[in-house]
Amino acid sequence: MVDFQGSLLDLASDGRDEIGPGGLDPRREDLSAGAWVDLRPAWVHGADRLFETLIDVVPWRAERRQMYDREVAVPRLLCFYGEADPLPHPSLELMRERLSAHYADELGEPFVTAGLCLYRDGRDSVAWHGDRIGRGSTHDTMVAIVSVGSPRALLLRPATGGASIRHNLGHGDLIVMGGSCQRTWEHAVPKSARPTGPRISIQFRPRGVR
Ligand SMILES: O=C(O)CCC(=O)C(=O)O
Ligand SMILES: [Fe+2]
Repeated sequence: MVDFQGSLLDLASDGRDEIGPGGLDPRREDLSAGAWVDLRPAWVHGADRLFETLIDVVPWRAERRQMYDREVAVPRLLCFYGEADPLPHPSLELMRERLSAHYADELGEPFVTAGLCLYRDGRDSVAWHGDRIGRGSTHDTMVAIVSVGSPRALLLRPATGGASIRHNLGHGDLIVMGGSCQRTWEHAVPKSARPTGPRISIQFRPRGVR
């Protein structure tokens, strides 16, 4: 019954033509050491159509990185939109505005950049890291991530070691990593051995955070 209602709601929001974010009333999960995550499942309606559009219109790029003495392919496709760049879909501008408004007092500055990642299948991944370029290494900040397409696990673990926690993200789900999360915790999207469809993650960050 709950599932049936859920799918009716989905149809209702998909019946409206617009793709975009809904109300922002996230549930906060406190982690250790002043880190937290805010969760808002199914924040974006029309997530499947947004996925189809982004797949087509974003100029996805493969990147290579130096690993010791050899160059290896980064296992996902990327596209970064700086603060002056037009975003690839108007709903992303709206998401960024809503996030900036909701977190204005707590963050003290707006979200400005949008980094997009495409995980083509279960072999694509991102290794354990914190977003520590810029002030994320020294100060509290926020990174807001919207996921569309197939769900993938986002894992979080304390930087000093310890058990990881898992959030399965897809279909318009929002997670915001905040407080000290980028320097006291690490996150990763592990490879999956199961048949896994593509996922796009959209990360909104304040100036200088990467
Ligand atoms: O795909 C995600 O949700 C995480 C991506 C990420 O951690 C990053 O690009 O820094
Ligand atoms: Fe990250």
